[in-house]
Amino acid sequence: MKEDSIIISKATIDRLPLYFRTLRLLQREDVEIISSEELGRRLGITPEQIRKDLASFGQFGKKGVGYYVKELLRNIGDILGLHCNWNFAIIGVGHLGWALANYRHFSSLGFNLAAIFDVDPTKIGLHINGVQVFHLDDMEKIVQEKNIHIGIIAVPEAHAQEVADKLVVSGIRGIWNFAPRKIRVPGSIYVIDEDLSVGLSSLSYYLARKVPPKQQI
Ligand SMILES: NC(=O)c1ccc[n+]([C@@H]2O[C@H](COP(=O)([O-])OP(=O)(O)OC[C@H]3O[C@@H](n4cnc5c(N)ncnc54)[C@H](O)[C@@H]3O)[C@@H](O)[C@H]2O)c1
Repeated sequence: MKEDSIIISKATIDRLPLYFRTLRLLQREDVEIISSEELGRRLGITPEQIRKDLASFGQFGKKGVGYYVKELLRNIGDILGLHCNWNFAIIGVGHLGWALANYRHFSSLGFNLAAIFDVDPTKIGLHINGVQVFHLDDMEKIVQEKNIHIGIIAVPEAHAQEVADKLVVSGIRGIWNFAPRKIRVPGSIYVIDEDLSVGLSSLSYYLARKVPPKQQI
């Protein structure tokens, strides 16, 4: 794989999980080989784009034959780092945090929910989906003990920065931030902001402007 020597666009990286998800489904359907045309049809992405994306990481598939599903799935999983079995923590176990803690699909991707943090005394000590809720004050100790690399922020907006600061001090390397505000972190920390209202507002745009569905990009 050659991804270390070139810069891969964010758009390409964002498509990799889609390829991964579709290849998993194909594997479940016992499909052994798939062409970029068929993969493209399933994903609504052009075969040229798929070939270009995958070529950024090395040579996959056989000309005139297609991609071996099992092999490509393993390769994309490795590119995504899913074999690392990352431990993650959820901070804030309210409506959103509760739902995320009970979402079983993360573990099938190799992500392990190792701890949950909150400040509400009625929640400390509870076990959700088999995982203990700790007080925020214990974060540094628990993050070290449980080798946690990723923190998911699911606290009210007003507390997001304070939680991010604690995550950084605790040694976390990546943050998935659901609070609707930009958090400030050192340059060495990766942050992905997730704002569910973006999807709904985009849908509103298409509905309000009566854009024909086929013209969506
Ligand atoms: N509910 C949703 O569908 C949804 C969707 C997208 C984004 N969000 C965002 O996610 C965040 C959480 O939303 P919610 O609806 O789950 O809120 P919520 O009020 O139901 O839960 C918040 C939880 O965070 C805890 N908390 C508060 N301050 C804390 C701190 N300093 N440290 C640790 N825990 C703390 C609270 O005790 C509570 O358990 C908000 O920023 C919200 O805007 C929510």
